Amino acid sequence: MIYSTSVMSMMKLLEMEESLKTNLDIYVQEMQSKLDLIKLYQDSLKRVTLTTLEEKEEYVSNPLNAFPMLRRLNQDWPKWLRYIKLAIASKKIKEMEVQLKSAPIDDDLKVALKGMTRIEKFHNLHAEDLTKGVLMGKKLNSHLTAPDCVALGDYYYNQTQFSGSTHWYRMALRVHTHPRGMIYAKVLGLKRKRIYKKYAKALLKESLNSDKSKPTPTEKSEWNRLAKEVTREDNYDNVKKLIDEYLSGDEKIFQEVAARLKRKPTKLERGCRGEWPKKSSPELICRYNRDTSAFLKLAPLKLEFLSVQPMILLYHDVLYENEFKSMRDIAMYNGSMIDGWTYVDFDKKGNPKQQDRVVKMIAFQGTTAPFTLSINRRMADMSGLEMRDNMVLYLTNYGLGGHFGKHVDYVELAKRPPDFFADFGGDRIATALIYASDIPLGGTTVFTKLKIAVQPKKGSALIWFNLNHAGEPDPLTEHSVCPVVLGSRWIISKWIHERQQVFKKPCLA
Ligand SMILES: O=C(O)CCC(=O)C(=O)O
Ligand SMILES: [Fe+2]
Repeated sequence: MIYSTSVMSMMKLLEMEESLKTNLDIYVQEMQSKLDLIKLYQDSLKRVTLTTLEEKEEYVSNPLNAFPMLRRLNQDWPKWLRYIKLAIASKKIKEMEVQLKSAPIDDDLKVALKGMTRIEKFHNLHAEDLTKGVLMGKKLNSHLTAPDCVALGDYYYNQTQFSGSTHWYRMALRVHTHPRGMIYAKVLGLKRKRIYKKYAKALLKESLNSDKSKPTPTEKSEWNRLAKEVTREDNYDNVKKLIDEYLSGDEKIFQEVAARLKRKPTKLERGCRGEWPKKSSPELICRYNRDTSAFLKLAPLKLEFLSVQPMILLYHDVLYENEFKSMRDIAMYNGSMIDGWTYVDFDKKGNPKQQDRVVKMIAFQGTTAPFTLSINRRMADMSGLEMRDNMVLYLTNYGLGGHFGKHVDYVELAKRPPDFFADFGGDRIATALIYASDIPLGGTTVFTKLKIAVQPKKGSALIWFNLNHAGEPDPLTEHSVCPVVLGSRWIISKWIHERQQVFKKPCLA
């Protein structure tokens, strides 16, 4: 089970930590009352300091001193020792052990780290801002700790992205302060000294090479030799002094250096940052659609044309809150969501290659619930296409920094194995998706070749045609989902297949 691929599954982690906290509270209470008791005993043992032989002799010669002492040593002390050794809240500790059996595994942490670095890179965010709880200029009531920063630094470092790592190690040093630092050092094994060494190594490697993704083996062994040299125990005091001096500068200086070293943003990143100019042309109109079905004559839908060739449509206010809630509740309580990806690439045999796991999704088959029927009908009204033979709807929830890489939704059946999509009835002529949540930051749908960006708005529907009028795949439909920065991205989607459209689109047959 991977939690980080959906916000919904990460809610289980919240439950897990809450019950661990409850058990910890009980443990602390029991430990505190035990400590209070031991302290009472300690108090009862207090006596004047006896230094000289005469003083000691006088004390013991008093039977009201000697007798209780003798009795205590014979009767009480062994019992105290037993009491001290007694485990505290052992039932609670066992419960905590059981709870931790479902804790996120290392792979999950990797997916989460990848998501975090995706958020950072796509939006050119600074480690300092993220540490302080500032996300794309929005101040949140949260922050990162030294172990968080070190985990991110290590992640970059292990991928030889040294300039990514240095900022995180620097932040780790900045937030590794007393008294919390004691926890990191004593329990988590994260002493300041270790961070200084990591930072020194990362700075060295950063200066030797600006972020080659694959250094040559000779380069690598030379770097490692130098890194060992820098972090030698007898060099530590010097290294620490140098780093402290370096760190005494204002944080702005480091951000300026980082800005200078940053590579140019890719086209996709620019789209995700909202830097593409807004499209306008006389064809791109906004109107009420009364045409694509008889039903729309009665209840027209608000429609915006985002592109005419290929056709991309945006509808507004097409989802009822209770429809989404019913679907979400089934996904959460009755169904099971699986890790999902889309076809971004194919291997030589024409089979889809798996991409990063980034979302969790569930399929609603046919008419299992009333909402699938009504949503399908609305999608048919909006697209002017037929859904009858394929009523499947997908509900998808994105995870930490979740995204979808650039891809097209058609599969070019001619290039695939003969039985590919056999059950579906041809290639995906169109894609229909309904945004079921608002996303405060990130999560934009972007058409990478057309430079069209659509910010999800709860209740809007995006529909586009992957195949042109002649039924040929249109590469201009290439699209991607920008990393979600803040929010829980819910999508109801459907791939509409070609073969069932024979009556609606007779020329395709
Ligand atoms: O969620 C989106 O905005 C697009 C999803 C997508 O590309 C797909 O499901 O194929
Ligand atoms: Fe897609």
